[in-house]
Amino acid sequence: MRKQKKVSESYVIMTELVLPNDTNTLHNLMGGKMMHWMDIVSAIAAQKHSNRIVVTASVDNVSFRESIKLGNVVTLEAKVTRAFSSSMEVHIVVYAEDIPSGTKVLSNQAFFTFVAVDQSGKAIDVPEAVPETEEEIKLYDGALRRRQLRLVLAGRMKPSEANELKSIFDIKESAQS
Ligand SMILES: CCCCCCCCCCCCCCCC(=O)SCCNC(=O)CCNC(=O)[C@H](O)C(C)(C)COP(=O)(O)OP(=O)(O)OC[C@H]1O[C@@H](n2cnc3c(N)ncnc32)[C@H](O)[C@@H]1OP(=O)(O)O
Repeated sequence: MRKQKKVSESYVIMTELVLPNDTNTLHNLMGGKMMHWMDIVSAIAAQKHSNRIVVTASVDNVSFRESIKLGNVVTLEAKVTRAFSSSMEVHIVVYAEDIPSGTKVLSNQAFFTFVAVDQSGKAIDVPEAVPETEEEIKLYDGALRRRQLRLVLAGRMKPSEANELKSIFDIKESAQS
């Protein structure tokens, strides 16, 4: 039987301080720097789940809701939502905190996909991820739909094979023809 691990075992929290070198000319955190931190924190979560070397396979939509200022403390939380064969979807939540004013806001959320590989870079199976909390179960349930969407967009799955997506839009086979 395939090994199982709890989703919570992959949980990682990373804290960064926005320094002058991380900012643009408006003294706001640069998007690329944020994506770098997101890549690192989510790769560590995927590694904790798989105990393997992992590579970033894809990054879903990342939107920047509010700018993050110089001097803010940025907290990134990541955990695996679901594991497939060799790939793992990781959910990342980013908070920006202004310590002097005592404000903390949710800044970004994203899903990254990692693939566990062996020393030669070949994809290798990972344990199943077992969700426990209500939130973990919700993320787990949505993961198949998000996987199909990203595989269709990457040209790795035919839209006609994406059954979970079809069920959302309630596309009937007869209506397609
Ligand atoms: C132990 C604890 C220690 C912790 C402490 C260490 C901390 C240390 C931190 C290090 C933090 C740095 C980590 C940075 C990580 C990089 O930034 S890595 C650099 C950027 N990424 C790359 O270079 C990856 C390049 N791509 C590849 O190598 C190959 O395309 C891949 C991703 C391995 C897939 O290979 P392939 O031959 O196409 O394999 P294939 O069997 O067809 O597919 C394998 C899986 O990939 C999935 N896949 C392929 N393409 C996609 C896609 N576009 N979207 C989604 N899934 C895809 C497939 O669906 C399949 O999933 P499963 O069905 O098996 O679940």
